[in-house]
Amino acid sequence: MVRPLFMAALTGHRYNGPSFYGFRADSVLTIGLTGGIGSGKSAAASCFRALGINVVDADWAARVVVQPGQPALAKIAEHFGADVLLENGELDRAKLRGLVFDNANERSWLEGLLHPLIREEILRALAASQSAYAILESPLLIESGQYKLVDRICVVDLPEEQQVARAGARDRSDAEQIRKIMAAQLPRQQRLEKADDVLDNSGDLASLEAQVEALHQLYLQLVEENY
Ligand SMILES: CC(C)(COP(=O)(O)OP(=O)(O)OC[C@H]1O[C@@H](n2cnc3c(N)ncnc32)[C@H](O)[C@@H]1O)[C@@H](O)C(=O)NCCC(=O)NCCS
Ligand SMILES: Nc1ncnc2c1ncn2[C@@H]1O[C@H](COP(=O)(O)OP(=O)(O)OP(=O)(O)O)[C@@H](O)[C@H]1O
Repeated sequence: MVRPLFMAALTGHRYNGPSFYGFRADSVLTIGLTGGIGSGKSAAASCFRALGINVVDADWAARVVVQPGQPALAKIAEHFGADVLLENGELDRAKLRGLVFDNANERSWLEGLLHPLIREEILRALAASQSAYAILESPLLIESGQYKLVDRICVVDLPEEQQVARAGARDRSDAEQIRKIMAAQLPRQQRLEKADDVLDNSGDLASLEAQVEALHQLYLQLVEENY
C-alpha cells in the first residue's frame, strides 16, 4: 500500500529540498532514471540492481496493463480493430508500434488510456520497494509527468547517432522507425536541462558501471543525510 505524504513527514523525511518535484510515491528516496530509446537505461538499471537497489520499470508496467483480460486491452482492440491482437489473444506490439509512431493522434489516444494505468502500477511497485532507495526507470519520465513521483532525475545520455545505432542493433528495427520514436520523445538537450545527475553512456559498459557506482554512493549519502 502507498504510504501517504504525512507518513513521510512522520518519518522525518524532507519535503521541500531543491530536488523535490511534487507528490512522492513513498518516503523512500526515489530516483527517476530516464533517457531516450536505446540510451542504456536498462543497462544502467542492471548496474543499480547488482548493487541491491530495487528498480521499477515503466516499460514493464506498460506491459502489465495490457495483459489478456485487462480492460485496457479490450479498449485497444475496440479502437484499433481486432487486428492488433495475436491469435493467442495477446497484444501484437509490433503492429501497434507501427500504428502509433506513424500517427501522433493515435499515440495520444493510447497514452491517454495507458499512462494513468501505468502510473498506478508504478506506485504499487515503488511502495513495495525494500532497498535503501528506489529507482523508477522510464523512457517518458519527464514527458508523462512521472517525474512527479521521484525526488531526483538521472538522465542516461549519449549522442543521438549512437542511440539510433544501439537501438537498431538491439531491436533489429530500421533507423527510420527508431527516429520516429525519438521524435515522440523529448529532444536530448531538453532532457539534459531537467537532469540532476547525468550518466554519460557514450563509452563502454565498464565506464557506465563505474559512473553508476559513484552515483550509488551519492544516493546512499543523500539517504544518510535525510536528503
Ligand atoms: C506501442 C507499443 C505497444 C510498442 O511496444 P514494443 O514492445 O514494440 O516497444 P516497448 O514497449 O518495449 O517500448 C520500446 C521503447 O519505445 C519507446 N516508447 C514506448 N512508448 C512510447 C511513447 N508513447 N512515446 C515515445 N516513446 C515511446 C520507449 O523508449 C520504449 O523504451 C508500446 O511501446 C506501448 O504500449 N506504448 C505506449 C505506452 C507508453 O507510453 N509506454 C512507455 C512507458 S510509460
Ligand atoms: N555502454 C554501452 N556500450 C555498448 N553497448 C551498450 C552500452 N550501453 C547499452 N548498450 C546496448 O545498447 C542497447 C540499448 O541499451 P538498453 O537496452 O539498455 O537501452 P534502453 O535505454 O533501456 O532502451 P529502451 O528505451 O528502448 O528500452 C542494448 O543492446 C545494450 O546492450
